[in-house]
Amino acid sequence: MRVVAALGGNALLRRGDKPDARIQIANVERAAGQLARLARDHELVVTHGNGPQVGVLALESANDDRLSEPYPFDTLGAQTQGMIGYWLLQALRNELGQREVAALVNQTRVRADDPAFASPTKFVGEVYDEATARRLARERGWQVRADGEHFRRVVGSPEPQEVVETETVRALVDAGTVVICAGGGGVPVVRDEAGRLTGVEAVIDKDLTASVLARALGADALLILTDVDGVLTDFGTPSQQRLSRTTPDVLRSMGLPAGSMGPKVEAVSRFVEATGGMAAIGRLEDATRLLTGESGTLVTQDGSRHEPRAA
Ligand SMILES: Nc1ncnc2c1ncn2[C@@H]1O[C@H](COP(=O)(O)OP(=O)(O)O)[C@@H](O)[C@H]1O
Ligand SMILES: NC(=O)OP(=O)(O)O
Repeated sequence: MRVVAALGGNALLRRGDKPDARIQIANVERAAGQLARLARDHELVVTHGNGPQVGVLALESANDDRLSEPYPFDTLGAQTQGMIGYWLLQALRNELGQREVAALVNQTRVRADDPAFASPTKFVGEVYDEATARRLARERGWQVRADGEHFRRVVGSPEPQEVVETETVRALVDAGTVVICAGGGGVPVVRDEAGRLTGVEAVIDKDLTASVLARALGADALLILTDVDGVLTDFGTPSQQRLSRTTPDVLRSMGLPAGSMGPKVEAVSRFVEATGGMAAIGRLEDATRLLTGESGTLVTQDGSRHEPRAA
């Protein structure tokens, strides 16, 4: 099978952890162990989040007195692709031995008139208490929003239209290479009438980009690997329960939050509707079991178990 797996930013840097490289590398090594199990049996493309990491780099850049202005978010996004891509590349090579692995810096085209630029929803960086978040917003011109019981900075997150380097990714996967790409949803760019690309200030949702890429590559399965068991009904209450098998319609009717589970549900729904393939949301630790429906939330057109096409 051809599998596109999206690795959550929180799997690399857990809420409340210090963003030290050492801590993130240990998390990446754990993730690579699970991803390698997928790669041994399947063609694999890995995308990864960058919300916590791009926020750290943005803060560092804003605090650097030598700069006349902070680095823009497209440049910061490319930095996170290099950093996280390098960690994953090394960890996956260490797991997989002779198998070729590549990490790409890549661009994702968005629309310049996307309304998301005016209404930021994408959480970046660390969590703050409300008073600190509001002070930072005043001092630095940030927008902040509640993220569970904490507050975090938010930036615009336009819809991914296409991964600019899709054909490069396809050539590598066709050749048997494990490809790490579309990190942080891809570096956001717009294309002008002459066809030239320019970066824009945004952070794209990596789950939505993974869905766009999975469709373009003709993937059989899209896996969203995160820190919860799957999509939970009555989330956050004592009666919460995992949906084990479901459909795009049921997921969409749940009205899940824009900054977390909402884009995951939209990403899997679009993939399943467009391809008739299967998608799943669940824990990174359960990556291989998500494909068989033994763990997580399996999403198919009719909510039944999906028999993948033979390779
Ligand atoms: N109905 C729900 N079921 C499961 N998780 C939910 C639900 N609603 C919100 N969430 C939140 O979504 C989070 C996963 O989204 P996110 O933090 O963006 O993950 P990642 O960084 O792994 O991509 C969970 O940790 C959980 O707090
Ligand atoms: N860019 C992105 O979607 O990052 P997270 O997964 O960390 O939110």
